[in-house]
Amino acid sequence: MSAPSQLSKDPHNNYFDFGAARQVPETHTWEGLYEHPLVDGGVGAAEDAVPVVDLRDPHAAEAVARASEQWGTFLLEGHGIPSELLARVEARIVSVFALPASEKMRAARQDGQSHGYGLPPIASYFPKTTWSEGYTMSPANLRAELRKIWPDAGEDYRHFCDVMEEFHRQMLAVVDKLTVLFLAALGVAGVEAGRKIVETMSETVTMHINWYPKCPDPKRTLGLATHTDSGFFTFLMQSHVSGLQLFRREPDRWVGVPPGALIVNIGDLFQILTNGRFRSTYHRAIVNRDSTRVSVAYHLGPPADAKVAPLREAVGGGKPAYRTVTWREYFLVRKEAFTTGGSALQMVSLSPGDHDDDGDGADQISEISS
Ligand SMILES: C=C1C[C@]23C[C@@]1(O)CC[C@H]2[C@@]12CCC[C@@](C)(C(=O)O1)[C@H]2[C@@H]3C(=O)O
Ligand SMILES: O=C(O)CCC(=O)C(=O)O
Ligand SMILES: [Fe+2]
Repeated sequence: MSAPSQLSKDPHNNYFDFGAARQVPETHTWEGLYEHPLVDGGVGAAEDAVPVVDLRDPHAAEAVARASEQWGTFLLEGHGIPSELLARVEARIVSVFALPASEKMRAARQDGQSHGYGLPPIASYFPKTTWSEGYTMSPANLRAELRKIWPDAGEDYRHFCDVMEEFHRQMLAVVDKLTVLFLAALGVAGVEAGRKIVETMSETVTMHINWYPKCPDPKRTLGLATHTDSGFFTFLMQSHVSGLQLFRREPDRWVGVPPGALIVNIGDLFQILTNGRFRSTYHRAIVNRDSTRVSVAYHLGPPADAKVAPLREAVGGGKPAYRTVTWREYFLVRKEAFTTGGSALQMVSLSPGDHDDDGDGADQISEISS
């Protein structure tokens, strides 16, 4: 392990050389990871099979509604993104993380910054470090951001930016289609409403790329800590190596998501917007001994200071279940939730306890609060 002292005093931000690690050190050892059984979400029993939505299906809106209510996650098919593009995205991501530490650390995320190379924001809420590296970037300032890594803007820089911008362009078309389905599922009328939402969300897109190196003792560590995404919804592209797990209740278990598909995760602000009808999902990433894994999370949400409240159509004749929040405010609530072992959604709930986010009265699942 090398910890170049000039780079950071934050233990979560020091460089750990995964390639040289022959074992998992104490800093990266997590307890209680296998308290709940693990089931296969691809070929498992019907109640464990992760729902699939095909955008070409004429009944896709109903499938979206069902999956968002019951799982908060689904596999998206018929999205039209060429697998060849996804392969190029993957190859370019691998090439960034393969750079020497000193080059990657030029883009290190600074305290409180939303963008940059290093562990994601939630990492700082945990006493242990995860077996991964990450890099958060927004398509809007991708080229400026990546100049920190490649100041000479050479070939690698151009290839990376070109492929990520192409991915972003194609993803926006998928966002458009899925937003129409979400609105139909919620009974929100009007093409105009949909267009406005998509326009606003497309300005705030954040891409977070994850790199999970091979691990000599994968059962002792975690790639990405258990969390819900906080925005409206996230698309997740994962390579052909599995690692994503969803937490499901009744009975408590981890469901392994089959590799290779585009995944959609409902986020906390969408749960608020839909008055609790669509649910965010706790998920985590594990690592493995034989293969390095990469993923790209494409996070969508409102502008940081836009007010998010339950939609009239979702509240109907009932009462709003959540108070109005902005994304910026919600980050602070979530930080407090992580430090107190509570649930951020409960903290913004207007009738706490009534509709706790996991449905069993317990605030958080084990390794979050340990
Ligand atoms: C838009 C965002 C969502 C995110 C925080 C961020 O500002 C940029 C990184 C995102 C990410 C990726 C890994 C998991 C996560 C919980 C984290 O710490 O950083 C998510 C954040 C989120 O959904 O809140
Ligand atoms: O790598 C994965 O499968 C999970 C990534 C994720 O959850 C995230 O970046 O928010
Ligand atoms: Fe996530």
